[in-house]
Amino acid sequence: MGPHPAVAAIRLAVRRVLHDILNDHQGFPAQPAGAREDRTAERPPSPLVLVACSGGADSMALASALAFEAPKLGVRAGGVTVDHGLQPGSDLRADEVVLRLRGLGLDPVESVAVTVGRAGGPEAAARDARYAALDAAAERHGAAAVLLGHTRDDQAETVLLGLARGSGIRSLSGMAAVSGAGGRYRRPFLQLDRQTARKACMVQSLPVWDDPHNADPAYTRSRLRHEGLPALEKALGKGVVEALARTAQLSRDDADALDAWARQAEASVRDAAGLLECAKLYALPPAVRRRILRRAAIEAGAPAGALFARHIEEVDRLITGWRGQGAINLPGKVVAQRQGGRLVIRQG
Ligand SMILES: Nc1ncnc2c1ncn2[C@@H]1O[C@H](COP(=O)(O)OP(=O)(O)OP(=O)(O)O)[C@@H](O)[C@H]1O
Repeated sequence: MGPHPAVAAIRLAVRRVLHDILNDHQGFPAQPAGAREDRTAERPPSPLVLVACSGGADSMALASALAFEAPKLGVRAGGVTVDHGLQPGSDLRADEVVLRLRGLGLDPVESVAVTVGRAGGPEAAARDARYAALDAAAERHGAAAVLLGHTRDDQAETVLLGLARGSGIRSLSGMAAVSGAGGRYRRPFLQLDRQTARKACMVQSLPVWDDPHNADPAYTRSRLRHEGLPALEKALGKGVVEALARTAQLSRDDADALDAWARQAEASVRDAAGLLECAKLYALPPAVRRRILRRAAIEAGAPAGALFARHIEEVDRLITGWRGQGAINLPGKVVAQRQGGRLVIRQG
């Protein structure tokens, strides 16, 4: 008898990603089980893949699937859990997660304690600290990839958060299946629903830890998870999560295409001195033009995170609604002004 369908689903998702990782790292050809003994000294060492595990159902399911699939492909599998130090006893919980990961056969496994700052709010600060710790762990161990347990439900939440921000299709495109330095982060469960991950843990008798933050209404994502999405499903039907996740993929493809178009168009709208020519910018589709303006503002020193759609709209009006208006102040002390048919964006 084969494994439970939920277990088969999580294993398949991880197997596909391991194949991608092996393909991307040409020096690491897939090796069938048993072939490792024949390895000669010149052969590259088998790659290490780490799972980032909170001890929650999604990442425990991920860890179990990695532990099962990795040896079959000649991949070493390890794990990292990050102790954010935000609740009393979080260090003990992290130790517990380490034991559970070792129990699955992962090696190396470590717990990393971080100090969470305040920048950008509690969720963003915890995320920044976590990714910094995961990056450092990946470097330290020379890992080929780090797996994250984000599911289709997480993706749907991310799309809704982007929609509420209202800053274009890039923010609707959610999380990428591959991201980070050199494509380090992989999200094998982006097409899988949270219920499947939870079920897979249950049928494998894997204990899971439910992060109290996930149910804390003080957090935007938690409100969305427990109130927003259920209300949407009630009003619009069960397919909402799947549709939002599909929207993310389609938006990502569109945003990538427009970014590429803007990069190509940029050269053609600059004069010999490298200044942006207003008439040529005017002729471009707004989506392409605004991307060029945004890139120019960032190049001049405006911090990307502080540059909002309304800033770019104002700069755009120097092109499309020109009536002799003065210079526009942007974040990072960057100033945009129109001079003799040219758009000058510089710090000063
Ligand atoms: N403390 C942590 N240590 C290591 N990795 C983490 C930690 N917290 C989150 N992650 C990674 O980020 C992913 C997304 O975490 P997040 O808390 O946003 O979602 P989640 O749905 O609660 O996931 P999980 O059920 O695995 O906790 C996790 O699946 C895991 O891979």
